[in-house]
Amino acid sequence: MAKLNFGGVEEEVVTREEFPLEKAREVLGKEVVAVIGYGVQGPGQAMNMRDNGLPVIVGQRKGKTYDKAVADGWVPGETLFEIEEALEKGTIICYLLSDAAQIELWPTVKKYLTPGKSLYFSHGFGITYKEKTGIVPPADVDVFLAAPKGSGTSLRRLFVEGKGLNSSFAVYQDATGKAREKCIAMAIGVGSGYLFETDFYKEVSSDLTGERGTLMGAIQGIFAAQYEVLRANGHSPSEAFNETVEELTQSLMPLVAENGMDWMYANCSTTAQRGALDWWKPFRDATKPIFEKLYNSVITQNEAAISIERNSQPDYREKLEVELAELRDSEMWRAGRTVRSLRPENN
Ligand SMILES: NC(=O)C1=CN([C@@H]2O[C@H](COP(=O)(O)OP(=O)(O)OC[C@H]3O[C@@H](n4cnc5c(N)ncnc54)[C@H](O)[C@@H]3O)[C@@H](O)[C@H]2O)C=CC1
Ligand SMILES: CC(=O)[C@](C)(O)C(=O)O
Ligand SMILES: [Mg+2]
Ligand SMILES: [Mg+2]
Repeated sequence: MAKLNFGGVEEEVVTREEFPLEKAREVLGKEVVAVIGYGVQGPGQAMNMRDNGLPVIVGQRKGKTYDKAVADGWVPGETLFEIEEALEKGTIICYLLSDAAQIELWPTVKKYLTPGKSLYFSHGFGITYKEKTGIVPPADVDVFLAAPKGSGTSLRRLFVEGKGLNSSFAVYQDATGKAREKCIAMAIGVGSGYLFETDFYKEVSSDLTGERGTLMGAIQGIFAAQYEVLRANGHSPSEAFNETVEELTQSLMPLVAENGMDWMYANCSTTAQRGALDWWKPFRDATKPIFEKLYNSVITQNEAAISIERNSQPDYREKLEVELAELRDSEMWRAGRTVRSLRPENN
């Protein structure tokens, strides 16, 4: 592992130079990697592994998603199977159903976890919350995770562009003595950039916090708050949307991604810099108690309980869709649709 300095803290990470694709192919060459589930992570990981020359098959129940797999080039009876058939053929089982669905299918999966096989996750959820999920793997299988830090959609897109998302990896159970090597090979194989090590508990705790926090929950919350204040004070939807969202995604976030926050600030006016430097701390102080509350809700397993309860209902998809539509149909995001349609590249 390469030792690198992250803001003054030394961490050991795995880079693609150190564990090249060739090595991943060597480690996984005699395995059959079975990707179970073809939702968001499933397609990204399976197609990246296929393009990386790894022996991969897909297991998916019949329906719309199965048809999508066919459209993506998976061949029924050769590389695409019903779930149980894929579970039987697979030696590394990639459990990429939704976290709630993993509970339901677990008794089936368990049957096929014969000694020497591996069970792979992309989240620490099922194992960490085993009292709630019932997911307790047999002692004679390897159990590990590689968790891409981003959407499966981005994992695939970046791979196609020759880039890669970073992933964390963790070994929970090493029955064969080869779990770690297989885990890293899988993490490289799915198209990751660099890899940082974690454990199942830390992965799920940080991930649930991040997606509820700055990555998804908090960002929509502060967008909505600012938009509402601008609108209440007579600004048009165009002005409010551009000043809240469009400028951030189109102009400023790419600069943050490129070279950090001070670089983005430095490329804005001194007027903007003065104000932003004055205001970021009050925003931090106002939101920190909410982040503390959130982290607490994660580690007390309250978030897991809610997620399992809500996403195990037979109509969970329809219910999520109603809530997504509420966002989509809000004035801010309807305004956004018009703004996007006016981007020069969309004309
Ligand atoms: N969505 C993402 O990009 C990310 C997901 N993850 C993790 O990856 C894993 C997979 O997540 P997603 O791809 O979002 O899953 P998903 O919600 O897209 O579902 C995956 C598959 O589960 C199947 N499925 C649902 N219920 C089923 C059932 N009862 N029986 C059989 N199949 C069923 C669906 O047909 C679909 O193919 C999870 O552990 C998630 O936390 C990790 C990083 C990002
Ligand atoms: C995309 C990702 O990494 C998330 C937000 O944690 C998830 O989809 O669960
Ligand atoms: Mg997540
Ligand atoms: Mg995540």
